[in-house]
Amino acid sequence: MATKPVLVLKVGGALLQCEMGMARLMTAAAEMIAAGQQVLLVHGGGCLVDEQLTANGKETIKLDGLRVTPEDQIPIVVGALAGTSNKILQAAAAKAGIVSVGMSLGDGNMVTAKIKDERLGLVGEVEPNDATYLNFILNQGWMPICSSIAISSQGDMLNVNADQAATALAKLVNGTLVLLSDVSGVLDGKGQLISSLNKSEIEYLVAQGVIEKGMKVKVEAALEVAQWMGKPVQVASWRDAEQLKTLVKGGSVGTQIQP
Ligand SMILES: Nc1ncnc2c1ncn2[C@@H]1O[C@H](COP(=O)(O)OP(=O)(O)O)[C@@H](O)[C@H]1O
Ligand SMILES: CC(=O)N[C@@H](CCC(=O)OP(=O)(O)O)C(=O)O
Repeated sequence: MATKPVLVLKVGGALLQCEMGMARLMTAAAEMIAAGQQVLLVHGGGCLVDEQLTANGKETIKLDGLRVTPEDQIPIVVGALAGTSNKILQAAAAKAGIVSVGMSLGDGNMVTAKIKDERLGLVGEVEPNDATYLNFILNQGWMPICSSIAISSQGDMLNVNADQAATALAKLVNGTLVLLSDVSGVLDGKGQLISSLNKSEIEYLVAQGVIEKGMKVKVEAALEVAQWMGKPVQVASWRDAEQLKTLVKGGSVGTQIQP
């Protein structure tokens, strides 16, 4: 059994369109796994979903950073996230010598899922449930790669925001959560990186409209986990190879969201 907490890395969809970014991330992950660190990768794929919806003549509507997902869009969303995005990452992992297991939130009883808000359609809210399946995979030295498609007990396929998916899985394994995006962290009104944020500072910046859309969802997900675990959660960039190296050494990168 590993003694260090599982590292839960969440990557946003923009990574999937950057070969170099994926290669660097997977190399860093391979180094960590070789050193005995268990790594769980949770991914989004919002931009792939956008592309597939457009190609199929569908409209994209977001409310507060979350995609309104009508029933006729769910097959496309599931295909883009649990299919294409998940397999692109598995292919990149294989190239770096990582043995991965591709999965979705709907697998192995990991989470419970329900519809979040009727106005959003088939958008899910998930809670951690059973870690048996994940721990089995992690204990083999394999890397789970999990998409944010969940399945409710009513049998609905649900689209879950990937930062919220990572929140549930980080809680499930009591892991260290790092949310990697295409920006260096949370930026202030002048575009400068903010190194640390607490709850009241986040509320202020959200009220000012400085933190909005996808970053609002991300920072709120990070705060929830930071408070639940009683330790900071990092919001950083997968673009910066130096940040990944610092991360491998256990250092702090990007913006620290304080409990
Ligand atoms: N204060 C902020 N700092 C950084 N990014 C912000 C901020 N407010 C809004 N954003 C937007 O949030 C995006 C990151 O969220 P999102 O697109 O959901 O990322 P990902 O797909 O990686 O999860 C940034 O690319 C930026 O456009
Ligand atoms: C409900 C909801 O908004 N789901 C997201 C799931 C993918 C995601 O979160 O992707 P990123 O991490 O790339 O943003 C979506 O459909 O875009």
